[in-house]
Amino acid sequence: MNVTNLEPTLEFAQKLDQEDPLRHFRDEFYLPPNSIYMDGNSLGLLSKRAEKTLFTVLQDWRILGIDGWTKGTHPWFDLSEKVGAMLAPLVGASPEEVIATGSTTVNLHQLVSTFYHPEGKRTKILADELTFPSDIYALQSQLRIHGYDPSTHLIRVKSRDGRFLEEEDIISAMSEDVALVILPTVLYRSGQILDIKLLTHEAHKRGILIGFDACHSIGAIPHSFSEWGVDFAFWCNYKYINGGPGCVAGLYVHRKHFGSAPGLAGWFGSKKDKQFDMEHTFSPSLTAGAYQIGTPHLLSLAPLIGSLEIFMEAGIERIRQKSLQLTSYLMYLIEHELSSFGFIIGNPKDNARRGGHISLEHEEAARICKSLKENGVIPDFRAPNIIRLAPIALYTSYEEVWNVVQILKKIMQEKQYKKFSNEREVVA
Ligand SMILES: Cc1ncc(COP(=O)(O)O)c(C=O)c1O
Ligand SMILES: Nc1c(O)cccc1C(=O)C[C@H](N)C(=O)O
Repeated sequence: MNVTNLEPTLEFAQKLDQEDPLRHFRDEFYLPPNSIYMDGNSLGLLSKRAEKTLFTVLQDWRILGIDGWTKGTHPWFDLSEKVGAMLAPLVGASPEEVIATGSTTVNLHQLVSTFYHPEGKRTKILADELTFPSDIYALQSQLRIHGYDPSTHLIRVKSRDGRFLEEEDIISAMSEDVALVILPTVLYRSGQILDIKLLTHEAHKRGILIGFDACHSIGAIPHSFSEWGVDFAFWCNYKYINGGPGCVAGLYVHRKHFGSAPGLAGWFGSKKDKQFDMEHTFSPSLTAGAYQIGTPHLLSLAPLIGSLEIFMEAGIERIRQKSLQLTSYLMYLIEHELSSFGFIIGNPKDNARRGGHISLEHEEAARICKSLKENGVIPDFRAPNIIRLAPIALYTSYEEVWNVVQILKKIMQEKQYKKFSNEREVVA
């Protein structure tokens, strides 16, 4: 798709769909009826393959009982490692550097417990003021466990405009009293991609470890964590990876850190051949598997097998290319059709800096979202004034993108949103 010669017509959108090499993947998913689903950056859709692998684990439980651990269709005992190996190409790491385990926030606690070692002057943690609140809560609690006051020991780099972060401001804050840096790969409101390679290089130049929250980049953009030297990363698998609500998360640790004692130890972090010796001496795995804690949540892990098969077939490069085409097309239609209604596009326009969603700002955003839902479009709202719209490469069509903008235009022309209060819903 050449973004310089787009057209605002339905026929053009349908032509883009006919030419889309990924269009057949849409049939792999259960699409909510009578809806245009634009919230895959919060919760991805169920695929038929994810459903199948979930049923397979259930069936093995029904038929095999305890033998499912070793004789199942996907033997449960090393399934976390096997799914980790399927995730590895999506983060640019070797299989041993990735494990499917925990949840995003639990994995952050594990990684900070393992890699935050305050010593001498170097006692602070550097984050940013736009990061996801759960990360801040985790970092505050970790500092308290070490006896530090988060108000003095958690540094949050400020944004200049409330949307984006500047790498130079983050680097300037990497002072000699910083022990650890935790940043998003992609900002959850604006969808800005940070320069992971540069920030990692600059942190290491200053003797600082750096980890990334990849919730909004995994499955949406390619990564090269191992090549870039990123120390660790953590992410959820229920967004672009379509692993399902509460799906088991992911964790990456660079091989240079293999052997670092896990801060939160549990028996599933053992070497596989030692775990059932039942010794009180812990023998942690020499791979990322060491950072598992307890028995894997197998029924929340199972859908990932099917989901990740789709990613292996589609390829993250083709997914990224279509995602950029979808968001470029959406921005073009917004600018062409909605320019008189007071919207601001709050995400990066530069392809290299834009993740997988569009961040559309409006003072009536909360109730415009309610009106969109009433018209069958599923966005999400993020305070204070953001409508997030995520066209997903694997299952969103260009015609759907065209229809979303037409629906939004009608909502604004008829002021349909005025029937709602401009407050967010419980789960926005
Ligand atoms: C960027 C980011 N970090 C952390 C979280 C929290 O993840 P979880 O609830 O899976 O721990 C989320 C989503 O909820 C998120 O979007
Ligand atoms: N994790 C979520 C949840 O458990 C319930 C509802 C929404 C979510 C989300 O993922 C929100 C998402 N992290 C966001 O970027 O806003």
